[in-house]
Amino acid sequence: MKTSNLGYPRIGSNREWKRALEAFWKRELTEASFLQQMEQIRLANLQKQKDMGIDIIPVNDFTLYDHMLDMAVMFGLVPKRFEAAKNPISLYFGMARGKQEAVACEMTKWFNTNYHYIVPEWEDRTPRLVENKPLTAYKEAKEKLGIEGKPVIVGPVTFIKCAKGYLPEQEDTLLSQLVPLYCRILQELEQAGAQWIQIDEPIFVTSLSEEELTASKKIYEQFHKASSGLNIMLQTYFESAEHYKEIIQFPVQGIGLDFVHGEKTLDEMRMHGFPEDKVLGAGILDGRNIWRANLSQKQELILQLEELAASERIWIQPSCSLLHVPVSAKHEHSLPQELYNSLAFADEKLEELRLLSSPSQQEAIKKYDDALYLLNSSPARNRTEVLWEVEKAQGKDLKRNQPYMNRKQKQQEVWNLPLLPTTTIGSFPQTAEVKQARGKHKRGEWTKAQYDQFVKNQIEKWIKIQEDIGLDVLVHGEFERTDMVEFFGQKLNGFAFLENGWVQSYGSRCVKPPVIYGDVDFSEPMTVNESVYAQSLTDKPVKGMLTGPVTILNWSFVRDDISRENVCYQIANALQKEVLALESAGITMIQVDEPALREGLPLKKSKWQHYIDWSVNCFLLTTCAVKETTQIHTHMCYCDFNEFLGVISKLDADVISLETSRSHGELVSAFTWQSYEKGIGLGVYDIHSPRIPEIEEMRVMIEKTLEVLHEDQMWVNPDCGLKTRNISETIQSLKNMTAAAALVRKKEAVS
Ligand SMILES: Nc1nc2c(c(=O)[nH]1)N[C@@H](CNc1ccc(C(=O)N[C@@H](CCC(=O)N[C@@H](CCC(=O)N[C@@H](CCC(=O)O)C(=O)O)C(=O)O)C(=O)O)cc1)CN2
Ligand code: MET
Ligand SMILES: [Zn+2]
Repeated sequence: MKTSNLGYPRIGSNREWKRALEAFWKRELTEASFLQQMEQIRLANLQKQKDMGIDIIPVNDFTLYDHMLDMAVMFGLVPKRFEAAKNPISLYFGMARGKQEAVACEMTKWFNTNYHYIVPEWEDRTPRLVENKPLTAYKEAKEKLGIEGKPVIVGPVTFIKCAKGYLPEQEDTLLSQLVPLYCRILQELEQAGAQWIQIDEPIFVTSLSEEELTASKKIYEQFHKASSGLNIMLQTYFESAEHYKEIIQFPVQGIGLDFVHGEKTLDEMRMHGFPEDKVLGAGILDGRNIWRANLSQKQELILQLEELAASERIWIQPSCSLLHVPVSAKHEHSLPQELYNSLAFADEKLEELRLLSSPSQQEAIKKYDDALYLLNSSPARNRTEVLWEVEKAQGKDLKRNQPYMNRKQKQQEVWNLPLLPTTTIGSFPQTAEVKQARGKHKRGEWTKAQYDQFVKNQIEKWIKIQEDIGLDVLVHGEFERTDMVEFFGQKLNGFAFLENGWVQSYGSRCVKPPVIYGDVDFSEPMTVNESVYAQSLTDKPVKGMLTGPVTILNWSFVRDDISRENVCYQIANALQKEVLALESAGITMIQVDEPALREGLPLKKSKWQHYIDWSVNCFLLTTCAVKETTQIHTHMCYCDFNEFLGVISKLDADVISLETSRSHGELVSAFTWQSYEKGIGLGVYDIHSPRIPEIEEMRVMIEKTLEVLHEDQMWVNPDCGLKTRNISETIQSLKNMTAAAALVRKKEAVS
């Protein structure tokens, strides 16, 4: 048996990667020293895996921003609007982050994760091989560290399915253009002496048509013909392979399967066998979560696998790239006692692989199994009063006391909003000053009172700014929050938080997902003070602002001893108390964000309905107990909503804001074939880019939307929160946005 890894976190154990990138963008680092720092991080990551004794080490999993963007650039798929870029680096980051003269490429969720990739755009061009990046990475590891690496690339079927800018009927042509380029990559690797390549095809865990499957097999036959000396590990993850029987017959030398998130994987293998001549990449450790595995159970699993495949042809590995977990648990020093020996981040998972693959490790294995036993018997996990309360709450009729149309009228009487009301999504710039203030409070240099006063000053400043800009519905700005999920985790019971548990979310941006380890319940109001304070400063409505239950669930590391559905109901039950606390404090416009609701949708269609049922119910449990005059808002971003409007409607929120600007036309066209009656704001500008949108382009966007939506259901807002932008970008962009709304309003009033 061998140990293998599918990908290692890029960010470095102290987020060195993030810091280097951001310093470079701010021109505090020259290109040469930036690239040198990146090389150092890349090599250190590889050396670490070598030192940990991993047999098969991935290379080319590292990137300067995103691995899908790397693939697009490698194939010369550069949208025309970026062609003027002066050098390859500014072209690359231009595509990722946008330029004043060109909007950034779209960014979207990588399957069902909180990682976002840059969507390749085809634009009628013929791909070409600009640089064999896997080869460069292979040679670097070999020459500099003596590592015989396994280059990783995204496979052609997944790459095309995750790209845009072509018609469905063009897919075959595009594939036939791409395949020869992949073949060249493989041949050059073979010539350089590479033994293995890992070709990631997570798309194979979703349903493909029979034709697509046949076409996929043909592609792999061509790969085999082109480079018969290079071994291909065809890697699937995040679920069981949908077409197991067919895929194991592909002419490749190894098949990588997910035994953690693919509940059916082992059964499929038992039923259909596993080819004797292939290597089994057995993904047995959870690459998406941070709990130590029950190693004796994993030993049993390995024994079962050895009955189905020869031991020397098994690689044990994480279920997916370790990109989705933090680097190392050894930096955590303030956890509840029962968590200390039960956490496994990337490094600990590699250590688990070593324990499982070497003989006579029973003592260490017992130590960790005992820790898991201790965790499961912790009082925090066994709070019967929480279980009873949640059961009771779930049993109630989860719906608003009046239908939408009645609410709408009554709410308009209360708020008297103008046509096309303008608002923002919640957060304002988390400037260095804001982060430093939190740092001072955390280190004890500032008292709580000093910090609270700082937050109040920020709120006051931004209420004034919003009034000056002329926005109709204001927000307090979320200055008290590190992150929209971490913040609630810190205030609810049942959560633990990490000091250094950073995971990349997109580009240089990282999150520190809280850890849900116990039963969740409400302890005290979490957002009331700030909202009430903000409302006291203005006559305009200020929206209360909280994160919804499904998003808290999906962006946390969740205990795996009870179902996610159960945990979500616990969170929803706790959040309902917050909503009611806001309402009784006089905050009667309340936004409950659910940006991760769509991302949590299972990859397999057969599981959708169940997920939709409970996630919608959890949102309703959180929001439905308010009066008819209380206006519930929600917000979603980073995904394709075209097929999701039915679900969105079931949430029964009075107003929803959706991110759309990077793919505006596509969403707008979705409203031509399905109807949506409630309040809705389609984001009119991209907030991920430092670029300031022009009045005119937003005016056009609003008018386009008016072709498919009714003027008195429409709101005007940016795509998402503004925490990643700086102050002047934010003010200038919002001024332009309100000016654009005013122009359209004027025109509507005349017509
Ligand atoms: N959980 C989550 N997922 C999400 C989103 C989200 O908002 N949250 N949004 C979408 C996009 N993803 C995003 C993810 C992260 C960020 C983001 O801005 N992250 C920040 C970190 C936010 C944070 O927790 N900040 C802390 C820590 C800040 C920090 O780095 N402090 C300084 C120290 C400052 C000092 O003490 O002087 C340091 O460590 O260097 C704080 O504000 O307190 C970043 O990477 O920069 C934005 C969007 C989808 N998924
Ligand atoms: N209210 C949140 C914000 O503005 C919503 C963000 S969704 C990722 O930051
Ligand atoms: Zn958002």
